[in-house]
Amino acid sequence: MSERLWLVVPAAGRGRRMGAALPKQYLMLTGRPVLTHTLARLHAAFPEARLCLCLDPDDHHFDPAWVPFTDWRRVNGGAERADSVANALDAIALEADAKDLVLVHDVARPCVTVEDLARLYAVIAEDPVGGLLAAPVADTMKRDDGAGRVAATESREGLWQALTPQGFRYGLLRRALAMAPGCGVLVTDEASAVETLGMAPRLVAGRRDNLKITHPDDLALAERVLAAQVASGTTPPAIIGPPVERERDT
Ligand SMILES: Nc1ccn([C@@H]2O[C@H](COP(=O)(O)OP(=O)(O)OP(=O)(O)O)[C@@H](O)[C@H]2O)c(=O)n1
Ligand SMILES: C[C@](O)(CO)[C@H](O)COP(=O)(O)O
Repeated sequence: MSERLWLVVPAAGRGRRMGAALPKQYLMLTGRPVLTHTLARLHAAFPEARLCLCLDPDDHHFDPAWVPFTDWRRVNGGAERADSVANALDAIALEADAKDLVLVHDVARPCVTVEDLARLYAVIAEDPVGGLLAAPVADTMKRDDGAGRVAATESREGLWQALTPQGFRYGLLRRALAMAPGCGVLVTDEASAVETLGMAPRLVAGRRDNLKITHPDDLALAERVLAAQVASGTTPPAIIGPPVERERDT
């Protein structure tokens, strides 16, 4: 690869919807913290990449021994996900070139496969805008009336669920994240920031089992996904790895 690859992993969320005692990235999934699964998969796909891990400045659950990358740095997270990602881009400003590729992946998506990661990379490395993993919406969409009843059935034609990673050139993404707040748009992913510049990110069909652990039920679902991926040969057991000891918060 001619340009460098940076991985940004926003992991500064509090997991409010999960409602657990620990932020969800530290909850155990097949005997390992969620964060270790996510980093292991990114490392298996991109062992030479440089990693920026966005963590809450007061995070005392994190253990640096969990990071498999040789070139990595800890960056303070911000108030929102987009602020955490912007902080990471600011932190590497002196090292990154505008043309370098940046892949942003939620720590809360530990089931992403190496195959999807490699496919997304191959597409966005050649794309003038960049893009994201996404899945076509499969269900009928209802809009509620605010009182628990259906106000309308919305067309799902052309609708996709945004997943991560989302990948763009460093210069473009930094500019987009800096400009987006002024556009009055809710920026919940990198693509929506790039869209505010009038650009159309590429949709790259990804696996539906790349779920985001958000609610309590999702943890058990993710365990089943990991087991199914191993059973089907999609993910070698070595990537799942053995259980790890967690000393800092026990
Ligand atoms: N200020 C924030 C908020 C979120 N994230 C990260 O962004 C990803 C997606 O966010 P989400 O699923 O909403 O995670 P939480 O913010 O932890 O969850 P909740 O909204 O339920 O509190 C997660 O990897 C989360 O750690 C972050 O780095 N910085
Ligand atoms: C970026 C994202 O994973 C795309 O689906 C998602 O938007 C992040 O989660 P949030 O709940 O919107 O913060």
